[in-house]
Amino acid sequence: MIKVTLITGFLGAGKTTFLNNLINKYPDTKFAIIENEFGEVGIDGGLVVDSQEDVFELSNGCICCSLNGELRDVLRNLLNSGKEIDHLLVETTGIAEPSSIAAAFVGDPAIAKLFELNACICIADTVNFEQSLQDHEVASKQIAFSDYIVLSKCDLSTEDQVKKMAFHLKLMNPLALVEKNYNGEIIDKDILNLNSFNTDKVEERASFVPSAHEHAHGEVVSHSFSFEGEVDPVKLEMWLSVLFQLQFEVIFRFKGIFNIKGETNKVVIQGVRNESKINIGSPWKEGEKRENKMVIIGKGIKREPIEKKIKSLLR
Ligand SMILES: Nc1nc2c(ncn2[C@@H]2O[C@H](COP(=O)(O)OP(=O)(O)OP(=O)(O)O)[C@@H](O)[C@H]2O)c(=O)[nH]1
Repeated sequence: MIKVTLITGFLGAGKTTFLNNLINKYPDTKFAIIENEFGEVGIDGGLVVDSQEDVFELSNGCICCSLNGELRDVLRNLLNSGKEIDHLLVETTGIAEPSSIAAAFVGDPAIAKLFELNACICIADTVNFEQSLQDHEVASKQIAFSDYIVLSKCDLSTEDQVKKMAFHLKLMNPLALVEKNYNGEIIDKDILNLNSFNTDKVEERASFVPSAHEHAHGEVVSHSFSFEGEVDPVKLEMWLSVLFQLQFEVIFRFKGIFNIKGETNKVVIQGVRNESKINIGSPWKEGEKRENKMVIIGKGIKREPIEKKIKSLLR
C-alpha cells in the first residue's frame, strides 16, 4: 500500500515550500509527487527541490474537475512503472477542491486497493487568508475538508493575528489540528503518518468536538451535534445516502461516530463528496456514555432540519 498525503491551500499559500521541506525532512523516504497546475505550463514541478523524486505534472486543468480521469491514469502509470515508492504527495492547485481528489482514492476500488489516503493537509496563509475566504468559497472547502491545517507565513504576521486565525479555523473545522509554521518549516510531528482517515484517529479527534456548536463564516457553516440514544441503522443509511448523493455540492465535510442499535462497537462514518466510508470502530467500554457525535461543514446548512432528522433516527 502506498500512503498518500494531499497538500491543499489557496493560491500562493505556501504549498510547494511546505512540500519541499517535507521531502527534506524524510531523506530516506522514496516519494512520488503529483503537481497539479492550472496554467498551460507546469512550473511547480520544477520548483520541487530534489530531482531524484518522481515528479508527475498534471497541467492545464484542475485535478478536482477536468483532470480527475488523468489523475487516475497517472496513478496507474505510477504503479505500472515498477518504481519503488513509499509515499505519494499530491499538491493540488490553489483552486482545487480536495474532496473530489480524495474521492478518487476512496471511490475507485482499483486505486483504493493500492493507495491509502493518509491525510489532507491545508496550508493557510496568515497574511492573505481572510481575503481568500471572503472572495473564494473554495478556500473554505479546503479548510473544511482538511485534517491538519498549517498556518504559513507566521513570521509575517503578529502573534495576535496568528492566534486569532488559529482560533477561527478551529471553529470552522473542529476536527482538524491547527499548527503554526514559520517559513515552511515542518512541525515536529510525523506528518507522513497522520493516519487521519483511520477509524481510531477519527474517534480520537471526535472527542474534542464540542457537544453542540455552530460557527458561520459567510455562508459556510460548521455544525456539531452530540446526542445519546441508539440510532436505527436503516434510517441512518437512507438519510446519509440521500445527503451524500443529493447534497454533496453543499456538504464539504461529514464525520460521525454512531451508537447503532445492536452494535457492540462504535460505527465511524466519513463523507468524501458523494462517497461514504463506513467503518467499525472500537468497542463501547463498559460504563462509557454511548454518545453519538457528528460534524457537518458546508454551505448554507441549517441546523434545525438536522436536529429533527436526528430525532427520527432514534425512533
Ligand atoms: N515569509 C514567508 N514566506 C513564505 C512562507 N511560506 C511560503 N512563503 C513564500 O510564499 C510564496 C509562495 O509560496 P509557494 O510555496 O510557492 O506557494 P504555493 O501555495 O505553492 O503557490 P501556488 O502553487 O502558486 O498556489 C513564495 O515566495 C514562498 O517563498 C512562510 O512561512 N514565510
